[in-house]
Amino acid sequence: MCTLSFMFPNSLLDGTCKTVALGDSKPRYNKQRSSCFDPFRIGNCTDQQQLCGLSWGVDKAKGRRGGTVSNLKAVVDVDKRMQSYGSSDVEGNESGSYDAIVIGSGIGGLVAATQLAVKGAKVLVLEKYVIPGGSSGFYERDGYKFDVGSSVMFGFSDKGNLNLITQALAAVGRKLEVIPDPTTVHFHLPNDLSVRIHREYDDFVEELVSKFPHEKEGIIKFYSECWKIFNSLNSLELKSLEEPIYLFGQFFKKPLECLTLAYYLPQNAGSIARKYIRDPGLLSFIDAECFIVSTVNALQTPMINASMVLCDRHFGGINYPVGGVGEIAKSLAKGLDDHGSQIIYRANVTSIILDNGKAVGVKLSDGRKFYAKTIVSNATRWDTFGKLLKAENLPKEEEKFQKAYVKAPSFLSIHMGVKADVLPPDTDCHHFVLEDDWTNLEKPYGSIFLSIPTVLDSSLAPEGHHILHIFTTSSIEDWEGLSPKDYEAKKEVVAERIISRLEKTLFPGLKSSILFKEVGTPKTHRRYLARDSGTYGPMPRGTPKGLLGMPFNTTAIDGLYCVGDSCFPGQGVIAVAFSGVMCAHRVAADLGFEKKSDVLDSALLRLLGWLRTLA
Ligand SMILES: NC(=O)c1ccc[n+]([C@@H]2O[C@H](COP(=O)([O-])OP(=O)(O)OC[C@H]3O[C@@H](n4cnc5c(N)ncnc54)[C@H](O)[C@@H]3O)[C@@H](O)[C@H]2O)c1
Ligand SMILES: CC(C)=CCC/C(C)=C/C=C/C(C)=C/C=C/C(C)=C/C=C/C=C(C)/C=C/C=C(C)/C=C/C=C(\C)CCC=C(C)C
Repeated sequence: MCTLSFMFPNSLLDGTCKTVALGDSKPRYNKQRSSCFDPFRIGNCTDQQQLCGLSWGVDKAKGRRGGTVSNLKAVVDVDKRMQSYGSSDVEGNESGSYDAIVIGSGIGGLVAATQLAVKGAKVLVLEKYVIPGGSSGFYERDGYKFDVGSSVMFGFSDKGNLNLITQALAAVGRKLEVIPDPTTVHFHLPNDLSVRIHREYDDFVEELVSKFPHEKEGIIKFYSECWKIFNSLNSLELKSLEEPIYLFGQFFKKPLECLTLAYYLPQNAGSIARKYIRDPGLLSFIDAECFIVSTVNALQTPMINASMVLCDRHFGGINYPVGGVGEIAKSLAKGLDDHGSQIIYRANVTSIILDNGKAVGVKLSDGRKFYAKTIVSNATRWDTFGKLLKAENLPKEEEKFQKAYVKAPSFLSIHMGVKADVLPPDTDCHHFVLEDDWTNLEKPYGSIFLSIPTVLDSSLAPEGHHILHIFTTSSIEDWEGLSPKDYEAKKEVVAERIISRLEKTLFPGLKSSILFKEVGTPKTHRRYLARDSGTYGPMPRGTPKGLLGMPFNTTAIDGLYCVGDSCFPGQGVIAVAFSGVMCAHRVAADLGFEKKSDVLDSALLRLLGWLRTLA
């Protein structure tokens, strides 16, 4: 019997529709288990029926009454668990009593929703999945608790203005205990270049200079320029750049800082690095620094975004929440509930309802309809304007966005439980591996990301074990058109290659230490995160003008706003948290919860529209 924790069909895996016996709760670690989840094998588990593990149990238990005792127990447990995240079931509301409906409970959606709720708005969040968090969610298996996505948390310190995750939680009266990470990432790069990004800035610079002594001045100048931008950002109160009273107020209070940011808005990190640095190896290192936060090289990474992450890791540091990344979304969801708003899970929005061109409500796959004064979509812009609204009516602004930005590839993810003694003492939590050829940096399966969160929080795995989350870029096209058998076989082959590379570079004996392994592909991301092609987010088609072309939260559709990584400033948990703050501020102003000026609004929106044409 298997020991799956039933209520979390693996967010990154392929539609696990398995009978599980919850009674068999003792994990077994004495033999390697490699589960292959097969989305095709499951007869009644289609893409429409997104939450297959759960809906399968629910159908059986509630509908056909054919469920086993364990199914029934699982359903009860799921419902209890959902209540503890602040969920409740409501019928559709034809009357439109909500101020805002938020489609999706990723960090972007949750921050927008909670910020609105604390301003007094009545918010309804509709989430397709069974728990909150989207790509910042979690799942449990055999005593291991895995983060669905990244475990590197920026913006989670107790100082400054850029600790947006801490602030979002505090806004709803929540605080999480965090564990400081002494090393953001340990890079293992071509030509045996090994660099640790120490928490202390001086230690990092000293290490980098020791590898490139002839570039000491260039290193100091490049990173100092990043600090200039970071300090400007950190001095502002962060709200909607689409709201003129706030924006002009900031220019009045902090003119120098705002002008600094305006100056860097259209610039990219790679061209600034080239002002100071000549060594191609060092420039490639800066490419890798940018790649891990933008999935593109430094020449395509906006300088403001690069500065934000290259400095925050030393200013507030990287901090990991005790109990895993999923705790952030759980706490926000609970906070939302405490403030009189609500989340409905298993609520798959299939369309946005328009009335005379204005967004007024949403329709769910089960036929329910909900109405509100404003609609906020945390689905990607490709999903929002290609699926929730008719693709053939794509507004001009969205056409422009899609011309300038493409969907970044997705990931192949391997979640593993291993024997602890395979890791050398003092192993760092996060690693980035690109063995011997810089030209592979951006290629599919070229670079390997590895997080071992149990290095920081051992409670995430049974004693004597570690969690490894390995991921590498991969495109959906690579996984389509395969028979179920070939799909499974390919997952095993590709995962085997990646694990072998890690065994060779980092951890001899890794393969034989594996006790648990699950592999997710871009199809898994598409299925469970409801992201078109499983995309990680937008990336520029060519060389962007920094952040100038990124759309903000308002859209061409009256009453419809977007939030998340296909909005300014882009990919990343901290970035989508900022997008949530901006979005809530703009929506609150439009709803009358914040000051607004119609005249200034239209002037600013025109100016911003014009600025985007320059991108
Ligand atoms: N993939 C990763 O490895 C990973 C991990 C952690 C964080 N991140 C970061 O998080 C960012 C994304 O955060 P985000 O807040 O923009 O989005 P998200 O993808 O994390 O969350 C979106 C949420 O909306 C829900 N949703 C989408 N369409 C829906 C619909 N039609 N009906 C109901 N619910 C729907 C999804 O189920 C999901 O929970 C990424 O850019 C990335 O930087 C990524
Ligand atoms: C005219 C106008 C409009 C204006 C004027 C001027 C001004 C005032 C301006 C302003 C601006 C601002 C405020 C801005 C802001 C910005 C921000 C905040 C940004 C942020 C960003 C962030 C980011 C990008 C982040 C990202 C991150 C990420 C992605 C991460 C990731 C991670 C991972 C993947 C992990 C790795 C791992 C390993 C290695 C293992």
